[in-house]
Amino acid sequence: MNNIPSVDLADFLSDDPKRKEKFVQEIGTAYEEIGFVSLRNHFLSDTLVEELYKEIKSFFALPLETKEKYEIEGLGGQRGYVSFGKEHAKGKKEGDLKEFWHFGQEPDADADLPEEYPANVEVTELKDFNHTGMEAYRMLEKTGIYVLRALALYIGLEEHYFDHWAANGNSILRPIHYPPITEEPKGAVRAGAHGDINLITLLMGASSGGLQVLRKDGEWIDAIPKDDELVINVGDMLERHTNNKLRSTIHRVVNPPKEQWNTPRYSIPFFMHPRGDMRLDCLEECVDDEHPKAFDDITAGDFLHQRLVEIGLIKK
Ligand SMILES: O=C(O)CCC(=O)C(=O)O
Ligand SMILES: [Fe+2]
Repeated sequence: MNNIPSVDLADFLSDDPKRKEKFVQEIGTAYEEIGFVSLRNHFLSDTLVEELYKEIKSFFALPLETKEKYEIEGLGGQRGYVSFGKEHAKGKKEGDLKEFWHFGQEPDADADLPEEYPANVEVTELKDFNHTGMEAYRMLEKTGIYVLRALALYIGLEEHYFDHWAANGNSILRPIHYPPITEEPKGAVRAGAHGDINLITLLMGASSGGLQVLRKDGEWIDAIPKDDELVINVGDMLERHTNNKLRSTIHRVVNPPKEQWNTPRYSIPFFMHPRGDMRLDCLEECVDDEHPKAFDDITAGDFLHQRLVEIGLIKK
């Protein structure tokens, strides 16, 4: 893996406090520097990844009329299908060259959320699609909770600080299909340069290259995980909450060279969101004379709404 630090979740889970601390320091410094790591020994098995890719390839291969049945008005693209070209990076007018699906949280009955989440959409044509998606969702969520525990320790908070906010959080699993490119894209790319909205993003290996990360020195570098690794990056919510200590790094998916335009690309990010009532106000642990408070106070729910408008998924 090129230039992105690699960390081992087994260190954090070990009984040896030195190994645990090593993980905390490695991931924390990586997130201060580049905002991305690749992580091995997570909870997602190879078999589950293979099954999920099989299901999502079958879904995107369905006729457009069938997929459009699952594009439901009024959900701000938060569940079900979002058709080609609809989402654009913040501040960009050309739509990204992608279509995608969203699986969302199925909260506990006693979650006591500020707002009910929309229900997941069932694909009736594919009998294993929904349960395979939700199984992967749970494994990514479990992995993410450990990463957040390590980050809580790194910042100087109690280890379980994020647990309550992440449990029943508004996370989404987003299988993406970037179809073959059939005509000159005229300024459009597979995914325009952006920072993710959420706390952290967990990304399993894509079907081909293209993901690039903007390093502090202004250089774009390739981010290609090994088969057994997840790429995990900081999103804007965590950057804000930590007053810019942990960096939400700009990344993009570039179009392949013309000879490979006929190759589709699939990838499956998991956007880990907290509950909508989590406050993202800058943590006092991250504010001092050298680092004055850089953001206004806001809840995760309001911040998400603002950003969904900015990327074209909610009109208003
Ligand atoms: O397709 C990828 O590899 C990453 C996509 C991405 O960055 C996103 O959807 O936020
Ligand atoms: Fe992203």
